[in-house]
Amino acid sequence: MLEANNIQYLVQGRAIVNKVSLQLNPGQLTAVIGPNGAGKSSLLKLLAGDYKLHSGVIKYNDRVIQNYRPKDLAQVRAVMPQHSQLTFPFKVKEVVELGLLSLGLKQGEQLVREVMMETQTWGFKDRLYGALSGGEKQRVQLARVLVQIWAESDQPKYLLLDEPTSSMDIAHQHQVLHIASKLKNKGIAVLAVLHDLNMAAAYADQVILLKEGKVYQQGSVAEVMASKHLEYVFEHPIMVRDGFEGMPHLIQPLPVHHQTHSFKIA
Ligand SMILES: Nc1ncnc2c1ncn2[C@@H]1O[C@H](COP(=O)(O)OP(=O)(O)OP(=O)(O)O)[C@@H](O)[C@H]1O
Repeated sequence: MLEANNIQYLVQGRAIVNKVSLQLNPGQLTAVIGPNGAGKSSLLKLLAGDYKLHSGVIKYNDRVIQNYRPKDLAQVRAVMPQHSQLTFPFKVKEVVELGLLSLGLKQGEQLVREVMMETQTWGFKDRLYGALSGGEKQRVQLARVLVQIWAESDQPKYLLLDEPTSSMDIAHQHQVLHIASKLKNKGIAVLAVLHDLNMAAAYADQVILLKEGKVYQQGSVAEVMASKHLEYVFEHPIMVRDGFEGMPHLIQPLPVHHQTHSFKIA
């Protein structure tokens, strides 16, 4: 289990992540949602170990994150950041192979091929990464981080994704979240920062709704993605309906002129 207890991250005295506690369980997909600036990416970076905690504790599989060497942490958790810069003219397959380096491996042809097939990137493996579309690049980056945690293991692993589908068409958005769902069967816990509320509703087992660095609501889709919670946090009219045949809710943000009431809780 990944466990965060009362974690805080301060910038110039301001709590960007404010006493957040959460658990990521193997076989679960957790969506982190919330408005711009709510602290979603900062929370993910704290969990990844990229930001230094001001206070609180993060444990991966009962071991405090500071006690992991970088190479050991890389075997337990993989991180796909919002933006990945590459200045060298790498080919697509070479970018995916970078995932092997973080494991200290020099070769892994079969592994690389498997994740590239899964992410539908094998078909353009010899193209230059820099020439790909935004959505194609995201799939390549996903393949790169999947390499890290793809192999079977006796310890739970974690995949942290920061807006992994932001540049993707609808089919590829679903494909990525479908891949993330399949990882659950491998005993991997997935955390994804998502802006698309419908995608979060469709795939998440647990939803964390952030507002101003704090957890406003945390729980199942049905518990968290209620109109009153979403409207309050996003300060925007949002209609929530039951979906088709047991499908999760349909979240319908309404145009601003439909706003009929204030979203501040009295
Ligand atoms: N290193 C930093 N220095 C100063 N301010 C920062 C730093 N990192 C984050 N912030 C601020 O903290 C707040 C939360 O940022 P964060 O990127 O975590 O939000 P977010 O919820 O991921 O937003 P978005 O949806 O726009 O990606 C923002 O107000 C941001 O400007």
